[in-house]
Amino acid sequence: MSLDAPAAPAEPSRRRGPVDPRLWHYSRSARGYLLLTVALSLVTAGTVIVSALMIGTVLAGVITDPDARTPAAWGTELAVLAAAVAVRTVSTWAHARFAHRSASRVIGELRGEVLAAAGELPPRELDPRRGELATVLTRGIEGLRAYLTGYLPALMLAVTVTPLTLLVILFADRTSAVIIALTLPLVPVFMILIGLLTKGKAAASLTTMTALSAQLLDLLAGLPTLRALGRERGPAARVRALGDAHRHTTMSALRIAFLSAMVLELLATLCVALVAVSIGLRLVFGGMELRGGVIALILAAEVYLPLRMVGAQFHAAEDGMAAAEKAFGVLDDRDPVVAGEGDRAVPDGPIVLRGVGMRARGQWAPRGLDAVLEPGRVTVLTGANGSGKSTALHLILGLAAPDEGEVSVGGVPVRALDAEQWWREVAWLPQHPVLIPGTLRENLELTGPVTTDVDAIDRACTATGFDQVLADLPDGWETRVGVGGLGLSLGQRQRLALTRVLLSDARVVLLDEPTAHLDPATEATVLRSVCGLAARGRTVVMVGHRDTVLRAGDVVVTVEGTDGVDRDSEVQA
Ligand SMILES: Nc1ncnc2c1ncn2[C@@H]1O[C@H](COP(=O)(O)OP(=O)(O)OP(=O)(O)O)[C@@H](O)[C@H]1O
Repeated sequence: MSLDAPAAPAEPSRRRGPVDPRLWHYSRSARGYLLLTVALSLVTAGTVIVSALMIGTVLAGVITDPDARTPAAWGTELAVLAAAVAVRTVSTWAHARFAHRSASRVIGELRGEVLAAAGELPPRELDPRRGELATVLTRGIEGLRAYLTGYLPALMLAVTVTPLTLLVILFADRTSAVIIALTLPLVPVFMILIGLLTKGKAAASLTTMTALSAQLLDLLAGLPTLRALGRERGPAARVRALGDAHRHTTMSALRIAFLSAMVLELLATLCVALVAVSIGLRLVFGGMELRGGVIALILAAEVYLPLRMVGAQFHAAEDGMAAAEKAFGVLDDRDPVVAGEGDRAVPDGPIVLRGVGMRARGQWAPRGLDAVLEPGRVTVLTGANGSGKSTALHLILGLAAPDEGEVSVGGVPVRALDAEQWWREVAWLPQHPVLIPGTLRENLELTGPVTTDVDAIDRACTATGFDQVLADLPDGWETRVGVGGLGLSLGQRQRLALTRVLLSDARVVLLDEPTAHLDPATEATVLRSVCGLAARGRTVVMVGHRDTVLRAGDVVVTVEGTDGVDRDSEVQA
């Protein structure tokens, strides 16, 4: 990612109603949690109604009947009230407990699904989405916690407690029911207005956060170079501007959140007050029975409560759903890589590339590539920068599909192979080997268990020259490195990654410029080892430019691209 990459524009969010069905579709725990929330909301609705009925009965009885002013006279009602309060307390506690656990589970499940789906994206599609995915999978998706623990329960209470309590009010006091029925729609109408006002703000906030993280990482990584060039001020100003933009979006969303929560509170309070005044007046002028009035008054507050809660949780939930939308986007677009669609066993035999071509930004790289990669031989792919050598390796691996031609193994197209089996049979050294923060041993074992045979490990280290690196490190294999192998020189990183590949017993070995950062002596040792692999029957494919590498090859294939995509192929595509 370049240092001055512009922030991606905020995508317009597609609204799918208050509950996005994809959440239940992609997360099993979310389905269970939804059912539990509905059940507990019904329990809450039941206890709210029972409590109101009991309080209304006891209160009206105590006030109107002087003979019934002893606890003994209301034993049953008080016991039922105590039971209802106890059940409500337990269900609220259980819900809070399950909510947090389920939220962690749902977030974990989604994270795993999205990571798996991202792993299936072809390298060229994954590259531009890397930054966004990192933000979505870390900070972004955590926002779903507020959605699951606050917004969703409030929503379920709104669709259970609100209509059920309104129904009971209708039987207790019809006038109050009419007042509530007339004022209640004001709350959702008001919420829709707030939704329109804040539309796209959560998505915009996520976009600025993604851009900010990416630029900060770039700036930190490139700081020494920028400082040496006297250019550190430019990117720093850009990061500051992005930070300001993020603060601005967050603050404006928060302002609306606080304002809307306050107005919703006010609205609900006024509506309850309206019901209370009407009941009071009718009680004073003898137009109604006390029991019905008390029940309606108690339940009136409960009718509005879930809607007020929905309003209060709305904004926190929006942030989580904006991140979830991005995550669902990756899952919706899930399209298995080329290898992975089939289930055929990997046969023996050469890897054959027939007229293979791949489009790249209006050009072909490679184009019309023909090659037969035989076991027991080192095939060197060479060619100009950008001609498609690394792409050819991706096509052999089945990480991308060729736009023309076909790659096959022993006569079976890569597309038809069982991907897991194919990848077990291939060892790949990419141009930028993957090294993770941790010890050198953890990095050695990153791509799979390594032999316990110490002599074999020593031999591989000698073959790549990594033994000299280890000899200079007091902690040996337990030496810790940072992100991407930070703490080792480029050549040392390459030697470690090469050692990893040499220890693999895969029958196909793909090496992308394995000696690019090595000194001549180490290069010679590495090339000898590579030829040794072929001598033992492995299929070795090596990308390289230098004469030393070309001389190590039994076959040299020149990879060529073309400037411009011809019209015919555009039309066919
Ligand atoms: N993510 C991407 N999206 C679109 N095009 C890409 C992407 N990555 C690479 N390309 C293009 O694909 C073409 C082939 O790239 P590739 O890395 O295979 O070339 P190469 O021959 O290995 O180059 P080099 O010798 O510099 O390593 C190049 O023209 C490059 O611009």
